[in-house]
Amino acid sequence: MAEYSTYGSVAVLQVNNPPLNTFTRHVLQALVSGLERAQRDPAVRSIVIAGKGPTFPAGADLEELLGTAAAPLLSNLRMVDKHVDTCQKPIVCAIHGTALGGGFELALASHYRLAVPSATLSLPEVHLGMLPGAGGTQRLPRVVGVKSAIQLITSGQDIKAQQALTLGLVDKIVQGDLLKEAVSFARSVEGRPLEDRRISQRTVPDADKVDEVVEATRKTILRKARGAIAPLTCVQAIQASVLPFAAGMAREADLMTYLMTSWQAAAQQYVFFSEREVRQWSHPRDKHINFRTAKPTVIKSVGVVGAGTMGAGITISLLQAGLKVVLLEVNKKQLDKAIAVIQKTLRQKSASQKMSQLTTTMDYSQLSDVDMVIEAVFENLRLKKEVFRKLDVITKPQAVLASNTSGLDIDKIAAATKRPDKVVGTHFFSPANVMRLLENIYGKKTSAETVATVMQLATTIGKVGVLVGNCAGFVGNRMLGPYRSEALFLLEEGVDPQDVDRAIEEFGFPMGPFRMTDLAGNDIGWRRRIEARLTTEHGPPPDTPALYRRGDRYCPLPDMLCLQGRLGQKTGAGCMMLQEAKDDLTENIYIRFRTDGSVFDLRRLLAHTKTLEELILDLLFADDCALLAHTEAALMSHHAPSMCNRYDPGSRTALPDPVVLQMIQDYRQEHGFKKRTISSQEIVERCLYSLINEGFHVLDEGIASRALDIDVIYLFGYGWPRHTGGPMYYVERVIGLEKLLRSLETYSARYPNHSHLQPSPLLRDMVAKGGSLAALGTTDSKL
Ligand SMILES: CCCCCCCC/C=C\C=C\CC(=O)SCCNC(=O)CCNC(=O)[C@H](O)C(C)(C)COP(=O)(O)OP(=O)(O)OC[C@H]1O[C@@H](n2cnc3c(N)ncnc32)[C@H](O)[C@@H]1OP(=O)(O)O
Repeated sequence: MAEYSTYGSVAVLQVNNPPLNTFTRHVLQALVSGLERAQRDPAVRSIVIAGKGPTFPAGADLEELLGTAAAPLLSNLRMVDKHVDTCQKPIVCAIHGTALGGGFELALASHYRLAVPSATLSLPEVHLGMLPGAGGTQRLPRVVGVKSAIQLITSGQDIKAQQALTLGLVDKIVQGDLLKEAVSFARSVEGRPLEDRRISQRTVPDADKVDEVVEATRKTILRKARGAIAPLTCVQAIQASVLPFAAGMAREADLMTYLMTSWQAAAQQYVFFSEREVRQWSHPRDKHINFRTAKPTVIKSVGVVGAGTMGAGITISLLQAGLKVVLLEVNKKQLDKAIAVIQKTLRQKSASQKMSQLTTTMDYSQLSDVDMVIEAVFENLRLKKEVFRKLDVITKPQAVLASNTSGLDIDKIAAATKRPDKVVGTHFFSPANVMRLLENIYGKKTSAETVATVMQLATTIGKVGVLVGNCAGFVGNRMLGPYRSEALFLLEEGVDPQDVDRAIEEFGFPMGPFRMTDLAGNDIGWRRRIEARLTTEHGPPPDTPALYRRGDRYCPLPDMLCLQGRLGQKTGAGCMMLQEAKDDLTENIYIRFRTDGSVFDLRRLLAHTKTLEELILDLLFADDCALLAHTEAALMSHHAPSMCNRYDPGSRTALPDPVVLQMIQDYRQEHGFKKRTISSQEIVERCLYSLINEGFHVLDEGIASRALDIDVIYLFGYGWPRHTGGPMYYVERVIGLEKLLRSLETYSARYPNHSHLQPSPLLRDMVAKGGSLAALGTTDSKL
């Protein structure tokens, strides 16, 4: 647990708890014993604490911290703290790997810190719904000041060794043998006074400005937190660092207790483990085929077909992971554009050497030798089948053929080949080099080896791979359908688009459904509905009731917007200025980006792009979400028309658009809807409960094997607020299945023709029998 050895006058305590040397109560007990022994031994004049194996301790063991062992763990923590803080012999921490959470706090409590150049330090507790409760909120500000401490603790960001040195968090970067250097360093500081080495004895450098700093950051933190309580609680604890140390520690302990017992901390820790658990997949048709038994094919080279936004993003992800890529695009202009985007992004990441791993081509025969192909052409079944037919002939027989479809039938695509066992879906999310989710879809004939290969690929390229079954929209987009429908039905009944968005954003989503549609383009769904024959390019199909399709309630408002040329921001034909925008379509439309002041001819660019999403990325390829958001804001403010909202220049605030509101008003009148006041609670319940209800169907049909798979999909692909744990966790642990059922019953009685509000049989069954979603996953009852 903590190995004790001596090198002359130096006692070395090496934490040994593989794989990450996390602190269990036993590890902490061993540390206390080691410290006592070193203190007692007159021959020992200094102490080194290090981690054995790959890392310095990566923090508290979360399973213990959350379970029944929490009390002894925390009591042992206090003992370690007391021993370290009062120790009369210098303690030197030798840091390599990841010194996280409690690990970093132990280092801060010690007298000296050495680190190797590759070491990373951080206080990531905020991501787990907690605060650095082992003195981190009191010691860090005493070194870096309140302002930086707030930034570091509320973001939980990594601090690289060099930055830590600059901030004064480590005393020396060690190039050679860390342990040897630490022993010799410890020897060199023996006998020196320790009082000024104790961070606890220092004062906070910007103590006089604490209120000012807190006030200045509060708004940003609140906005970013989107309902999470941990970030602001961290700030409260940091604020107490200007008090005498003992008082600050007492405040930290109180706030830590508050967070640790909150449902949000439990939810965020569930997210942490679920992100890892999805790797432990089982094949729903045969549970004996799973991550343990199936062997992945080794993938060293990948062909990517289609160099649009998705193809370029996928290529970047693959290159960043060190894979060889052959990027194929039949349109030369598009290919050149993609190359520029890839180059730019890799350069920003200081990874230009990875470009040497890229081959670009317009010739299919160049794919003859790759281990795998990911097809990322336009979302059209006929086109995809054609591509797969070609790939089947050209690629080597053992190559895996994957489709980046967002909802088309994998079996139909596989049927175009003579190797359906090697065909699989790999649904990336845009921007593909940023978004962490990879929804992997197995078809009827996909082999275990192929499934294992794409699940392994996700890990290789740093994504969270989730295995799901084949159905229209798979898991993520299928569940989004009822959510969108219900949002539209709410418009019919009297809510404005902004009210729906506000309610959903207040729940914690980064964007409500209408702002999202504004961004993504209204025509994507329209094309899908045309293909599904729910509507036509000229209006509702003949002899079809306006508000019904195949017996189901249907809201034609988005189709009406498309028919009027309002495809969203990308056409410039938004709701705000219909006539003007329509006229503009015959002219060139120019937009100026705030990001770099450049001016683009939107109409010319639209000839090459299909969606606004693509347009944004094509214009200013964003390699991180902040930049993407910035670009989006620039687009919104400089090219204001959109589907449902308007945006004042320079602002991201969506404002009601009188033209759209009038249009909805006329629609209500025409169809006899009576406007009524609808609460935010009803908006959230109807939108989210219908989405979650679809999740129960997905589980019932075995499309997702476990509730946690659905949660991870929504957390990593759709912006579901992390502090709520994901849709299925939230409804079970926070709302309660019984309450969900009763709400759905109430709503479906009121709206008998909204089929997605009819409670799923699985939900009914679970409530009747007292079953739980977590048990559904662990017992593999659906497999
Ligand atoms: C005066 C000072 C006294 C000091 C004493 C302090 C005592 C502490 C008491 C209270 C303090 C509480 C605050 C905390 O410390 S909270 C924990 C903070 N630490 C973290 O948040 C780290 C979380 N882990 C990671 O970020 C990553 O795991 C990382 C360390 C970066 C390694 O990543 P990677 O190499 O990709 O490995 P995996 O993530 O796959 O992890 C491997 C397996 O280990 C499991 N794991 C990881 N971290 C923990 C943990 N903290 N507790 C329990 N288990 C953990 C992970 O689930 C993987 O398991 P499996 O392979 O089964 O999936």
